[in-house]
Amino acid sequence: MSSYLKLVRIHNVVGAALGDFTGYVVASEWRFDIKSIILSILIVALVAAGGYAINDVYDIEIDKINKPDRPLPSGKIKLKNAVILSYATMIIGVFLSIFLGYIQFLIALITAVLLFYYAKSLKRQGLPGNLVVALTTAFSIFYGGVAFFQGSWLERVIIPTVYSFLLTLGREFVKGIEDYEGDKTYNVKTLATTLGIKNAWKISRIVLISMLIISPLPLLLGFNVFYIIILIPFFYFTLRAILSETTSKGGGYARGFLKVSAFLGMIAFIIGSLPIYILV
Ligand SMILES: CC(C)=CCC/C(C)=C/CC/C(C)=C/CC/C(C)=C/COC[C@H](O)COP(=O)(O)O
Ligand SMILES: CC(C)=CCC/C(C)=C/CC/C(C)=C/CC/C(C)=C/COP(=O)(O)OP(=O)(O)O
Ligand SMILES: [Mg+2]
Repeated sequence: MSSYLKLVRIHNVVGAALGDFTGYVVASEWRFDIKSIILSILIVALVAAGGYAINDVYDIEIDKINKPDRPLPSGKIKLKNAVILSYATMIIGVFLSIFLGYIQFLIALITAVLLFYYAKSLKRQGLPGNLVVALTTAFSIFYGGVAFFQGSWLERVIIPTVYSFLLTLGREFVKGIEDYEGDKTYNVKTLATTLGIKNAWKISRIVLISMLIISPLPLLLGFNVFYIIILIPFFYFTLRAILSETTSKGGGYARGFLKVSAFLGMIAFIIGSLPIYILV
C-alpha cells in the first residue's frame, strides 16, 4: 500500500465514509439525492484523511519509538509533504461542504478544527482527547443525516450517532489502557495513566455495558428485524472486548474486537433502516 494511503489510514477513512453512508440511509430511509450523498461522503473522507495525516505530523517523535514503521518516522514521507496534505484535504473538504449549506459547512469546519487541536494538544490531555475522537467519529454518522436534511432526519440520525459516540468513547478508553506503558513514559494523561489500569477498565466496561443495554432500543424506534439479527454478532464481539483480561494486553484485544463491533454496528443500522417494502 502506498505510503500516502498509510499516512491517511485509508481503512479508517473508508470506515468514516461508511459512517456517513450509514447516517444518510438511516435519516433518508433509503431515499437518495445523489449530489448530497456523494458530496457528504467526499467531505467526511477528506476531513478524516486530514485528521489522520495531521495526527501523525504531531505524533512523529512518539511514533519514532512506538510506531517506527509509520510513513513519517520511517522517512518514507517528508514532514513538509504530510503537513501540506493534511491542510489540503481538510481545506478542500470544508470548502466542498459550502455546497451543502451553512449548517453542513459549520459542522465540517468545527470537526476539522477539533481534529487539528486533538493532534496538536488535546490527545495528550486524556479525557478531552477521548471525547473529541468519540464526538468527531459520531459526527461522521451525523453528517450523513445533516446532508439529507429532510423530514425527520434529525430524530432518526441521532440514534446511530449516540451509539457511535458511546462505542468509540469506550474504545478510546481501552486504547489508552493498551498504550499505558508508552503513555506513562511520555506523561500522556489517559484514564489508565491517571486512575490506574483497573479503574480505567471499570469505566470502559460501564460505558460499553450501558451501550449494550440500550442497543435493542432501535427495534422499538422503527428499525426492521435485521437490525436485531446483526446485533447478535455485534453483541458477541462487544462482550469479547468487555471480558478481555484487565491488563494492557487485554486492552489491545478489546481495541480489535470493538473495531469489528463498529463495522457490524454500521451494517446493523444500514440494513436495519431498509424500508419493509424493499425487504418483502
Ligand atoms: C448498538 C450499535 C449497533 C452500535 C453501533 C455504533 C456505530 C454505528 C459505530 C460506528 C463508528 C464509526 C463511524 C466507525 C468508523 C471507523 C472510524 C473512523 C473509527 C474512529 O477511529 C478512531 C481511531 O482513529 C481508530 O483507531 P485505530 O484504527 O485503532 O488507530
Ligand atoms: C463530520 C466530518 C466532516 C468528518 C468526520 C471525520 C471523522 C470520521 C473523524 C473521526 C475519526 C478521526 C479522523 C479521528 C482523528 C483522531 C485520530 C487520528 C485518532 C487516532 O490517532 P491516535 O489517537 O494518535 O492513535 P494512534 O495514532 O496511536 O492510532
Ligand atoms: Mg497517533
